[in-house]
Amino acid sequence: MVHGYKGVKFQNWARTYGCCPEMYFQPTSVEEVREVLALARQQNKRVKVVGGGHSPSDIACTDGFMIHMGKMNRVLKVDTEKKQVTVEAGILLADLHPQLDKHGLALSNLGAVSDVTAGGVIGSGTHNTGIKHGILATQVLDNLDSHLKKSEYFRFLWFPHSENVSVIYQDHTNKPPSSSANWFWDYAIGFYLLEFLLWISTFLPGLVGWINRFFFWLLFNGKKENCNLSHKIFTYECRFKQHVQDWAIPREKTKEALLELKAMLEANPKVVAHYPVEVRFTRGDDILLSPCFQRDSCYMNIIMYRPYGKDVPRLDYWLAYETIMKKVGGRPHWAKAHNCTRKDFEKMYPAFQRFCAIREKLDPTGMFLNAYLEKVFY
Ligand SMILES: Cc1cc2nc3c(=O)[nH]c(=O)nc-3n(C[C@H](O)[C@H](O)[C@H](O)COP(=O)(O)OP(=O)(O)OC[C@H]3O[C@@H](n4cnc5c(N)ncnc54)[C@H](O)[C@@H]3O)c2cc1C
Ligand SMILES: O=C1O[C@H]([C@@H](O)CO)C(O)=C1O
Repeated sequence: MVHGYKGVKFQNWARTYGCCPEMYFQPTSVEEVREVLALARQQNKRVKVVGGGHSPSDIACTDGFMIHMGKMNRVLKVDTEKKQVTVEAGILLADLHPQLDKHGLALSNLGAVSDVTAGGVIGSGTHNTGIKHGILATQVLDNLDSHLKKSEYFRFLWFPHSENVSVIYQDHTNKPPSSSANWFWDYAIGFYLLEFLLWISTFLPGLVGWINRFFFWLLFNGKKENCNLSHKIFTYECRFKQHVQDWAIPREKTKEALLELKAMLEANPKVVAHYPVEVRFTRGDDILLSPCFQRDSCYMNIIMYRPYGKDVPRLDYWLAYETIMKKVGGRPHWAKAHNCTRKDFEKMYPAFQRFCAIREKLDPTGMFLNAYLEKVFY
């Protein structure tokens, strides 16, 4: 019988959400997962799986049984002909990349970090950018269309409280690896000085606009080129602990939404917003609860850092952003904190009722629910 632990305290990566599961299990096989589920049924306990614990919300939290998939992380099969691999759901993408490299394979798209698991990125609809690419579960502005045509993995960063935008094109290349990485600029300035100045700004919020403009000028105002293996290009330094929201809106609403967010900040000078607003694009899909269900989408990711773990006021920004996102028909990222309830999701997802029927058939007693999912489904 797989061993269960009491007294484990779970915290997500950003240390913004946590829980104390009644029992914590680390199964090493499907058989052991079955044993945990049988025990949960017998004791009428709820079960929640956790992968890399990176979700910036309480989606992986539970007071019932927590199953951590870290020990089910093997590559089971590699088919180089079909360019397909079979892995256990608990494998970290960071561990998968080198195993794919060995076979000349790579994931066709990737979120910003790889310390996430295969099960986790599929479980929350993780995405990156590339209008021809779907969310990982499927594999602005003026001239937006020309940018989207010009680069397979186009995204841009808007610096709130400014007119500044940093444009990023990522495409296949045969050029040899090269890098513009520089510890001084990327870390001393782009991480440590930024964290210190953002901490100062928690006492002087008016500084945030200046910080955004100063760091754009210092770090984002010139052309940089990096060539490397895809997983080293897709992922990037996400710096220190943070709150994020990331809604998918119809692609054609990108300009309208961004200009409304900008106008809201200009009309409310007391509302400060850390940089960047990260704008990415994904192909529509047919996955019933994918935020990109049946429409090419734009993900607009807003962030508020927690310098030295200090929470900064973000409610006004968060609520104004959600109002704009709902107005343009947006759908929140499942992994990230939002205030939506079943009523909202029934409007957002044409197939929501259909999904609920399937979920209720597969989990009639609600064993796989938690506080987060109760808000979604009840
Ligand atoms: C620094 C940082 C950068 C990020 N960058 C991006 C990005 O660029 N794009 C993006 O879309 N998201 C991004 N995210 C969000 C992240 O991709 C998602 O939160 C993803 O779900 C994290 O995977 P995980 O393995 O940590 O999952 P967890 O947070 O552990 O779990 C997420 C959900 O998946 C379920 N789950 C996990 N494993 C399994 C399994 N084996 N079987 C069934 N269900 C499972 C959990 O129950 C939970 O509901 C980022 C997060 C952080 C902290
Ligand atoms: O959750 C996320 O974090 C990063 C970025 O916000 C910087 O951390 C990203 O691209 C996400 O989707």
